[in-house]
Amino acid sequence: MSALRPNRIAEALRAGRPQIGLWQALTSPAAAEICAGCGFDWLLFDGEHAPNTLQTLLAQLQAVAASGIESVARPPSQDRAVIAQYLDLGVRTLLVPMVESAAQARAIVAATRYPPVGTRGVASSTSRASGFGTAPDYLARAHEQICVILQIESRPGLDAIEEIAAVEGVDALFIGPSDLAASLGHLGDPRHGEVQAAIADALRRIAACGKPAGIFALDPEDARARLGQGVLFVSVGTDIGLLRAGATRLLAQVRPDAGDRRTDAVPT
Ligand SMILES: O=C(O)C(=O)C[C@H](O)[C@@H](O)CO
Repeated sequence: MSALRPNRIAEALRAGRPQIGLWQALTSPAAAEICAGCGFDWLLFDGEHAPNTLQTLLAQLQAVAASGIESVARPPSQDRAVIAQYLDLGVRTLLVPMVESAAQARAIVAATRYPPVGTRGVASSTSRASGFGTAPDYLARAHEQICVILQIESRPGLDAIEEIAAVEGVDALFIGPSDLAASLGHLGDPRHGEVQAAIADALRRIAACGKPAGIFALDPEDARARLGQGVLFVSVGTDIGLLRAGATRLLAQVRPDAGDRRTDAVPT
């Protein structure tokens, strides 16, 4: 149950402390509860590319609540109403996809704030976020615990980094290598030299704006490299990738000719 307490991700990013997390795409409360006990700083529940509903998102939030881990959620779009539903469920850190302008960034931040400064609908007495009405000052202080991380994952997004970073209420910018590769003409090849050069330039510019950066790392080596470059919010893998790799490795240990039938190039 979410009530008012400091957002450790936001605090850590402001203090320059790395935050390492795991991507949850199985939509499984049990998988989330298991991963929540593994020592990550955060788990992300993906509403864009995983078949999450509000009910499955709620079940995963509830499954990890006792662990104290910070939950991050990615809505399927920048839609104001969906962002409000996520926040009412108790999501306190949002990763919002495909941001390409300051105007979009302002609208997203506004969707996380109540009027008069924002556009978030008011339902504090029935929302899990307010402890179902038990946090009397929720309306006045909700914004203090909400962390807004915006995804830069297209050429227009790259072009708008400085204007997006300058928007008040934006806590970090997060690079999405897969979509960025597609936007740059290298669909399925986030390791392409042009994509990697664009990512390096984007990280440099985000740092120059004084904003924390995040990224979806392609593998543990990439994650270590990004952390070494000062990227603070790093996704180091996915629940699906872990399950597939672990199952494949286990079978190969028992049936040596099993081989690895994996078809994708990027084990995310
Ligand atoms: O573009 C990206 O890369 C991301 O935003 C992360 C992916 O969407 C994630 O689902 C892993 O494929």
